[in-house]
Amino acid sequence: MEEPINFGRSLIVPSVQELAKQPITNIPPRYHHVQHDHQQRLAPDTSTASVPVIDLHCLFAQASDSSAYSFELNKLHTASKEWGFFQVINHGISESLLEDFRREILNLFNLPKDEKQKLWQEEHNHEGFGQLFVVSEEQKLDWSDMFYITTLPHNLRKSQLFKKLPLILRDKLEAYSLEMKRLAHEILNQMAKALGMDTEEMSELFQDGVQSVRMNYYPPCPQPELALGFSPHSDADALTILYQLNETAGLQIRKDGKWVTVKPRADALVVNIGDILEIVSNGVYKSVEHQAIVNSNNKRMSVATFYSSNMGIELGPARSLVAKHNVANFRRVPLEAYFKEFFARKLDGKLYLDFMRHKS
Ligand SMILES: O=C(O)CCC(=O)C(=O)O
Ligand SMILES: [Fe+2]
Repeated sequence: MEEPINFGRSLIVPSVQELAKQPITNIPPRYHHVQHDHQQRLAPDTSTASVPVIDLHCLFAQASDSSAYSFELNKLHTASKEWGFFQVINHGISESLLEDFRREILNLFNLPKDEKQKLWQEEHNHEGFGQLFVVSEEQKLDWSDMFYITTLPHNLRKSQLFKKLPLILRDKLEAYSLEMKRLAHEILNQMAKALGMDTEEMSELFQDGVQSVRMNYYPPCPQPELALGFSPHSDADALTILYQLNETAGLQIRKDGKWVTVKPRADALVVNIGDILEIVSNGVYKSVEHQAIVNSNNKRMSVATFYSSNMGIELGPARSLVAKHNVANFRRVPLEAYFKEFFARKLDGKLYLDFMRHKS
């Protein structure tokens, strides 16, 4: 049997959910983000620009020569180039699955402390409860807890960890993972068409792709102006599908030098381009920096599903696009090496993607 995947480790840190239960008015200095020089808070966005909304029904069910289809495909293409983010409606994921999964995630974070302890990260592996990308004791921490697990393909899943999850959650997570994989494939296929990329090449790259799920819990914070729920980063995967579990806003994306807040919409999922897709698209689609802010009144919860290419591939710009563009803008590296390097670093904006860029 193949070994379950182990991309790396992260230092074990205290639970923010527990910390936030205490009657504190000042947060510990380890959560003060203000001194981040090059990641200063950008001025809040005052324009009315909002993340594009794509109606997937138009893409999946309309004839590809209809004008409704071309219009929506063009919207998808522009959003992927200019925003790196969009919301999808009519995505076809059943409401009852979304609701059941939401409830089970809430139950997971509400488990008694000692039950959660059994699901905590271990020193040698970062899957489970905790924080990711913590590489030093001096590093600033985020005002959040998360639960992270590799879900697909099955042979890469850490079954000891999965088996420790409550039975109903396991069931829902399994169903949700498969639905997210299907949705990711459908969106990638449309993107291949929009990019003028060989659709066969796209499906080969993503056949049996690696998927992981990250459940995020952001407790209310007594000093939200000093803290960050999730430091600015771009995602390392190809396509992230984010399900916001409640109506509390917090996700912000970087657009034209400003942070634009994504307003949660009950009928939508948020989709964003990750570094792998920026590379595969030869730089046409953008993996955009984003962050999560916190507030003093309400907790916020979300679940991000990260979909990447098949572990066996060499990561690089799609050959059909290099032929079309006459230039390759990124290096080629084995996907496994790419991930190992990614998880060994502190999250730092888009620095890692720059490291993959061809320097001419
Ligand atoms: O909670 C959010 O809105 C952001 C989550 C996120 O960016 C991630 O999990 O990579
Ligand atoms: Fe992210």
